[in-house]
Amino acid sequence: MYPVFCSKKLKAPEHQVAGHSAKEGRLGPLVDGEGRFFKPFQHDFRGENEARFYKFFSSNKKAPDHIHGYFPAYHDIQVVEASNGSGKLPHVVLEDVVSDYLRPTIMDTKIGSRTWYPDVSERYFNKCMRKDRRTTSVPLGFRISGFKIFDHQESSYWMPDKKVVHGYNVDEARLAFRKFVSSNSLADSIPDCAFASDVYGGSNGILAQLLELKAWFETQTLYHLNSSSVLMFYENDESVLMKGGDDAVRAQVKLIDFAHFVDGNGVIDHNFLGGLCSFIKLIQDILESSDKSDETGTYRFGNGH
Ligand SMILES: Nc1ncnc2c1ncn2[C@@H]1O[C@H](COP(=O)(O)OP(=O)(O)OP(=O)(O)O)[C@@H](O)[C@H]1O
Ligand SMILES: O=P(O)(O)O[C@@H]1[C@H](O)[C@H](O)[C@@H](OP(=O)(O)O)[C@H](OP(=O)(O)O)[C@H]1O
Repeated sequence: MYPVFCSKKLKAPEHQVAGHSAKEGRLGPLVDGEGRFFKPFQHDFRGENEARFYKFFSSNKKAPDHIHGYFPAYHDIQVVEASNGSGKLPHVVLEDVVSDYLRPTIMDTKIGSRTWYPDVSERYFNKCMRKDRRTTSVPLGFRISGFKIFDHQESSYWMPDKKVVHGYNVDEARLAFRKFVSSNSLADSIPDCAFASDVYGGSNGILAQLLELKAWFETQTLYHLNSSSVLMFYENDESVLMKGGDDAVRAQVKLIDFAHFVDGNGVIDHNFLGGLCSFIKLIQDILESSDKSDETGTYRFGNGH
């Protein structure tokens, strides 16, 4: 049995960019406003499986401490009122990773060229194959699930519709990664990549973090993370950006969504590793082309744009 937790304070997260949402009476995650994220058990085996992942992983000494830091902290399972009014339901209680950001700019990217895995039902296999082929999962090894960017020119968030994002081709996905670190994301079709070096570059930036994760995935055989995501985010509040530098933007990578994880059984997770390498290459290309633009004073597209 799981502990029952009563709170009227739980509400739908303000900064969720993908996945099942608690809005409009549906079943989705909730936050307590004090740094905790409550993810409801999903149907079939998924909720149980994700809870199993967090239980194993949070106490797994075989994964080094710095790798644990790339996952939301796990705060057990609690039974709370589900967001869809269906009554009490177990929720995995996690650290709300964006709770202390003023204006987080966030992207959720599903990693792997395939989201299915051995022994799934034929129905699930077909559903995954269809999505993997229709999106950038097959050609790029990942697909963007959703993102939101704080646009300084408009003083508001820009969050493209889920259907639009899921329809991105390879070039559009690459462009989204450039917009993600630009100050002119909405107004201009040519992103300025103004924040690329602070967010993607530097010793604490997204690239450095991804490289550390890659080094672990090159050897870890504990878990296969099917259909899991890289969540990347940074502080995009003007007062913080004025200070400049990678410390101010607090760019972070977290791995999330383990409803479909399976035990690694001594085998490297090639599917996740391959997707991660492709993700890293895209970030490196952006950094390289924005370095060139710094030299010339103008921003230039890489990758044939
Ligand atoms: N620990 C967390 N802290 C803050 N936000 C989070 C956290 N985990 C997830 N999110 C937000 O919730 C979204 C959905 O998360 P997640 O992928 O775990 O849900 P899901 O419903 O299983 O998704 P899917 O339907 O794609 O499988 C993420 O894109 C992110 O915006
Ligand atoms: O990317 P989208 O369009 O938001 O679609 C969701 C996404 O593919 C999830 O991975 C999937 O969960 P599973 O991988 O666990 O099936 C979910 O299925 P669901 O709605 O059947 O839970 C989809 O709705």
